[in-house]
Amino acid sequence: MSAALHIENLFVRYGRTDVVKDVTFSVAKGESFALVGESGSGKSTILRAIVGMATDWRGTIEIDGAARTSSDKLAFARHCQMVFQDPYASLHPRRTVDATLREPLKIHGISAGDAKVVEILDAVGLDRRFRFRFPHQLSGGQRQRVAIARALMLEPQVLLLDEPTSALDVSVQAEILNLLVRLRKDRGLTYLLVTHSLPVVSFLCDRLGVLRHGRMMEQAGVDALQNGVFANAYAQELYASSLGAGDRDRQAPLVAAASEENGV
Ligand SMILES: Nc1ncnc2c1ncn2[C@@H]1O[C@H](COP(=O)(O)OP(=O)(O)OP(=O)(O)O)[C@@H](O)[C@H]1O
Repeated sequence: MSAALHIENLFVRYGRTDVVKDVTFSVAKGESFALVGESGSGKSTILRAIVGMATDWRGTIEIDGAARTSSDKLAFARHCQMVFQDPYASLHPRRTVDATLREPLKIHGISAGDAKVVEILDAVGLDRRFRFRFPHQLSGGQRQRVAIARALMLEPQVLLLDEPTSALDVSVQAEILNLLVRLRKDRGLTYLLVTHSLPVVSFLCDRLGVLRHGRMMEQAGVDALQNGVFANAYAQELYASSLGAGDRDRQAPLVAAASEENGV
């Protein structure tokens, strides 16, 4: 399988400090890969470099074999879109759902037909009556559906998901996880997910990479989470501490609910 996303020897800096150091990994087409690691380890910075929000980077970033340069933000956006943690902050408060969904098309000079907006609303399970509402007239889960819909408008192959469920009420998290599973399957999407929740990784991903202080410590299949066996001592420690913190127990109901709904 060829790589949808290939990152090689990536360094990203803020000011004079490299916060991502020599990171290399690939995500195959249709695969879902998680970046995990303690707070400040550089997970979100990697996503930000990929979409062009962190501009001081060196190394290789390729989508579907095409290398990213600092000047091709627009072309790159057609293939790769990001969904942020907090849909309330990421949606423009004075834009209706309809205007929000049309905006990426407008930016890319694509004439925005009603049919596309309606198709994407249906795809994310958002009733058409919400189309002319503003973000404050939607629930948290509905807002995150809008954010996902916006990311899909340009029909990208790769979605970067930065803690896509952690700002949501627990009861809504399972719904959004189910939606992400379904969209990946229906649209053949590739996911790169940042999360602190190992149960979410188990549910949504095929493989994971463990970051510490900006460096990739280990890459493993999600079976390592089921078996609890990692080659790297830090990865093992992170896994053990997530159990100690009750991560598994706390998240178990949401993942069980999500699993049930998907019949997995
Ligand atoms: N805009 C910025 N300017 C300067 N430093 C930044 C900026 N954004 C992040 N950093 C620093 O870069 C490092 C990596 O941050 P990053 O947000 O990528 O970590 P993370 O692993 O995603 O953390 P978390 O899990 O808490 O979201 C941190 O030390 C952070 O303080």
